[in-house]
Amino acid sequence: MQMQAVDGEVHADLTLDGRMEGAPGLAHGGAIAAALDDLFGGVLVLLETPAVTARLNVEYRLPVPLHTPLHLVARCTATEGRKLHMAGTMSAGEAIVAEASAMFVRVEIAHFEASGVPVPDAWRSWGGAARG
Ligand SMILES: CCCCCCCCCCCC(=O)SCCNC(=O)CCNC(=O)[C@H](O)C(C)(C)COP(=O)(O)OP(=O)(O)OC[C@H]1O[C@@H](n2cnc3c(N)ncnc32)[C@H](O)[C@@H]1OP(=O)(O)O
Repeated sequence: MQMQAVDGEVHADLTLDGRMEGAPGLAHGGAIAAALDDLFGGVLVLLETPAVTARLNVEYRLPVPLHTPLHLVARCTATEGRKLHMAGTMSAGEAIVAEASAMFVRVEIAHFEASGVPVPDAWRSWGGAARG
């Protein structure tokens, strides 16, 4: 999912296809949650802060049709020590189809390196959990 930073928010456009189908013709709720969680990951890049999702809440307002352009927006609403509070929406046209809030917790880069897969070099210059 391609993201753009605009005035402290992260925006993305997305069209879900049959791979993300739940009920016939409609997006699976897990795909909607994953897209919003991924967008919150984009907010971390904006903040230059490595963190992970500790809690994710999604309110499904309307069924989300497949093959329909969706617009997503997310931002960090507050920080509290290592905790980052996020809010985001998914819209189809003028209608908000889903809203999400999340709590991320700042971690050190070592949290990701533990997987054994190298992290992008840029991440190393960013402050980790100790920054909170
Ligand atoms: C550079 C950019 C790159 C960008 C980086 C891009 C990364 C992509 C990430 C994309 C999003 C994901 O998919 S992330 C993948 C899914 N999530 C995960 O795998 C996370 C798994 N969970 C964990 O690793 C851990 O539980 C942590 C790191 C979240 C917390 O463990 P910890 O580090 O030991 O910290 P801990 O002391 O337990 O918690 C710190 C504070 O947060 C609170 N807290 C912790 N978990 C919760 C929770 N679920 N609900 C409420 N509160 C919680 C604690 O009460 C405490 O509050 P207080 O006592 O201080 O008040």
